[in-house]
Amino acid sequence: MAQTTVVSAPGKVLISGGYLVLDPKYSGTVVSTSSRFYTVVRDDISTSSNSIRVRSPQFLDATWGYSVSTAEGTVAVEALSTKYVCAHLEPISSEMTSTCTSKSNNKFVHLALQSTLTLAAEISGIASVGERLSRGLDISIVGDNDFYSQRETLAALNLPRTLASLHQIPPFMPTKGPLSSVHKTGLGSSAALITSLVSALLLHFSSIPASALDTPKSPGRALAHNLAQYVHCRAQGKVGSGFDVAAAVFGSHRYTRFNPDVIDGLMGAENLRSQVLRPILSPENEDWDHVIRPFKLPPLTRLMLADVDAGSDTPSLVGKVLKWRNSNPEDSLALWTSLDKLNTQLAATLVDLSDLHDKDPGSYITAVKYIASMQAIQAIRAKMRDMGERSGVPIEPPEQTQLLDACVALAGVVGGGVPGAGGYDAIWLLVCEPLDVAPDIPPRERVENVWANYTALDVSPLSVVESLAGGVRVEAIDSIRGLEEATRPV
Ligand SMILES: Nc1ncnc2c1ncn2[C@@H]1O[C@H](COP(=O)(O)OP(=O)(O)OP(=O)(O)O)[C@@H](O)[C@H]1O
Ligand SMILES: C[C@@](O)(CCOP(=O)(O)O)CC(=O)O
Repeated sequence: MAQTTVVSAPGKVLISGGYLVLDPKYSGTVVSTSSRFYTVVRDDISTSSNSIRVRSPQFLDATWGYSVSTAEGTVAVEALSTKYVCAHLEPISSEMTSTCTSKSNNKFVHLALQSTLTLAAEISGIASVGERLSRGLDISIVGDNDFYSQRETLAALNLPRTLASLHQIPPFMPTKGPLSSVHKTGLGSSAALITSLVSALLLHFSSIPASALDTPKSPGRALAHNLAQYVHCRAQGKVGSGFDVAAAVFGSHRYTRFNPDVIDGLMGAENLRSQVLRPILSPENEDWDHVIRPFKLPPLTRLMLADVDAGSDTPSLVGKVLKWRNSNPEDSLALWTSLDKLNTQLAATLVDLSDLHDKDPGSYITAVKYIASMQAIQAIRAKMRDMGERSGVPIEPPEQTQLLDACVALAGVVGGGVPGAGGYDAIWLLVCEPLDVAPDIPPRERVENVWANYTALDVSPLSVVESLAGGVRVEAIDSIRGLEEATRPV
């Protein structure tokens, strides 16, 4: 019987621990977002047997075709030619003629398919994979609007850059351009994409139990994590800390990275067909020594994110900071030690606030009205600026400092900073959401007013908030507004 598997995974915001989290001696605090990536896997006879069509309908020319061979007892996923994709697989909607120039391949998608089907064959047998593929697969991938700047859409709708305006934009809005030219907002699109894709495939091929993603911890979720980390690192050609994939899999948490040696043997392998993945990626492999500790933002606070239209190249920033660290061991150790202490203090304070709410909601609600700017957040900003100045990297450049200071000065703004590697990409704020603030203006509205009228930088809000829904999960396609329509095969 034809089967459809739908899986989503959240984006991420690293609110503290940027750079330090690359070293397993330190931890970072990552918040998973309400904005999610969705993968829909459909048995689809319109694609020929043993072929897979992958579509990203939010982009032009974003259809990729793959043939799968299991003839030699191993799985081989080959990218089909652009010509074949355009002639046989590119969905051409009735009102448009084909201008198909689909790129012949998508490295991230290709590697996810090859690795997951190889693992599926190791777990369930090559015959099982072949049987599942006998009808062909149609895979569609969409991301919530916040992953991509909506500035142009708001302008076209003549709407102001406010949270209310963002809610007027239809879900899964087409970007009207190719993937290569989209303006991302830094929520970890590739990590969320890879996590939802490999998890959906593991479920579709029955490599993990259907219930594997029903609980925050399970061997199936752990396997999906390890596989997603490997695929993401290999596709990116580098091993970052992995906090973004960990947030996509587990949701908000305090993260300590895994030792990159665990996938060392896989990263350089030329012949992906002959790889034996299961022993290395198995959740029973204790070399996966990452640590996931519970964390969530306190009740009656709200994460607010702004997309600052300047953009930064994270790998370049990371390279410069690590070069400074290696060239200044004593200086950097002192700074990282003090920064880590503040990072840990911030996380502990936020967790304590959640515990306070659980113990005495009434008192907590009153307290929220009077929370002063949490000094640790400000001190962390100062240390991150210091690290940037010492390493010659614009971690919190003056323009971002000016914007953040303008926001933190507002009543009800607990604090904020530059997420992750920093730079000019974005800022985050933690804002009180008191139940009743009349006759005052709610803090969220104060921030929106500053952002809407800010001229020194081009600041646009994202609608995203923290998600307490946890990490990757199975979805019912009809329960997600617009998903069935956005991913329906043309
Ligand atoms: N919506 C999508 N559909 C298909 N492939 C995608 C999509 N988004 C990203 N990819 C794949 O992932 C690769 C890396 O994407 P991207 O540069 O957005 O990752 P990223 O740096 O993690 O993004 P972010 O800045 O949001 O964290 C792209 O080159 C493409 O191959
Ligand atoms: C700088 C770093 O610690 C965080 C990067 O975060 P972001 O991609 O800027 O959100 C790199 C990493 O952890 O992989």
